[in-house]
Amino acid sequence: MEAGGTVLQASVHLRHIIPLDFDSLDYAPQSDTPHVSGGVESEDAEHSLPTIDLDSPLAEELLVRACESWGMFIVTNHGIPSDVFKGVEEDALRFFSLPKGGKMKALRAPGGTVGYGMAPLAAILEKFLWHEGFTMIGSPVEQAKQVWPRDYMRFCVTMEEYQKRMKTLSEKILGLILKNYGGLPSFHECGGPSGVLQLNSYPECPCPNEMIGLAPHTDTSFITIVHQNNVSGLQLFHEQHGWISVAPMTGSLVVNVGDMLHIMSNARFLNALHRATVSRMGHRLSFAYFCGPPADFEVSPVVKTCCSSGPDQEARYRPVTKREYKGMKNRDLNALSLIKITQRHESGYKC
Ligand SMILES: C=C1C[C@]23C[C@@]1(O)CC[C@H]2[C@@]12CCC[C@@](C)(C(=O)O1)[C@H]2[C@@H]3C(=O)O
Ligand SMILES: O=C(O)CCC(=O)C(=O)O
Ligand SMILES: [Fe+2]
Repeated sequence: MEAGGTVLQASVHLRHIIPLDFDSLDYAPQSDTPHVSGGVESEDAEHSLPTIDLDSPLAEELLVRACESWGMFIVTNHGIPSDVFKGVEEDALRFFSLPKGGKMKALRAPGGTVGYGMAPLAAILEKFLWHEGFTMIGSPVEQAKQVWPRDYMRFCVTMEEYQKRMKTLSEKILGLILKNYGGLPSFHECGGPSGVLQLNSYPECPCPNEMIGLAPHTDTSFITIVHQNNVSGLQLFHEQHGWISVAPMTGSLVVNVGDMLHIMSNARFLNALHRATVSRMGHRLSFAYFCGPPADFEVSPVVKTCCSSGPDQEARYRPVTKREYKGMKNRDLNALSLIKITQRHESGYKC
């Protein structure tokens, strides 16, 4: 009985990990949230998403303002040469173009983080995502060896180099955003910020209006840095503008605020609600680098300690570690509501 239960549980988990068979045209499973619903695209608003030159003396001020009013922005002059992106695109495509059986050799284990599979959020949606991903933390050597037993090093070198670049860039951007909060937290004995790289692939879709690549979500990170190939799909939800498209722009990167920075800023910075739509016009690739706190570092709202009281002097969320928060989010995408402080807390969480 117990063994049967375990088998059943494992197959239920695998259903949410194994991506669709994109080449099979026998079926057109609907996604949970077709992209045509839930808002209109605004051409004007697309141009309003702030573009910030990281070399500008105004960068710090503009970054803070963008975090407050958009939760997402575009950065230029980030210092990463275009051939680095070209290299990752080539190797990502080399992987995603393999027959399904080849990719399955790198399948993410149930409950695991790294490897090939549908985005983890699929586990709490009823229907499928038109998405496949490859997640890595540092070297992907274990998975690459399974996929290319004789030629695994090239993929590893490319991905490790990209993560190094993203780590430096994300810490620079986060350091600027948090300057007013005393800079990047030291994370005590927990080590530095944690980095996760997610390669996203959205193959050409025969029925793009029926499917979604990634359903609306916020990221758990402090910040996420996204590179997109030349196929559009990323959309941001903005209270005033609805869903707006964030088209790829050569030489620029998209950065969004995640839940951890939203909590730490006591809701001053918006955690961007975003999604990825799919297209009939080409195979879309995106690379998302999630920069977050170490799993066991307690993130708490930084609240100003001054005599006057008011909404900004009261913590809006209770302290939480990323590990605990992700556990909650695996069951409920709206995990923020579970740590929200609804009543005035007498002692407050002040720093
Ligand atoms: C570090 C991570 C963040 C992420 C879960 C993951 O372990 C790797 C994939 C990430 C991603 C990408 C798509 C949306 C998202 C909600 C998901 O299901 O997988 C995020 C996760 C997150 O930010 O919590
Ligand atoms: O594909 C994209 O542009 C978005 C990817 C994303 O939101 C994610 O990986 O969390
Ligand atoms: Fe995301």
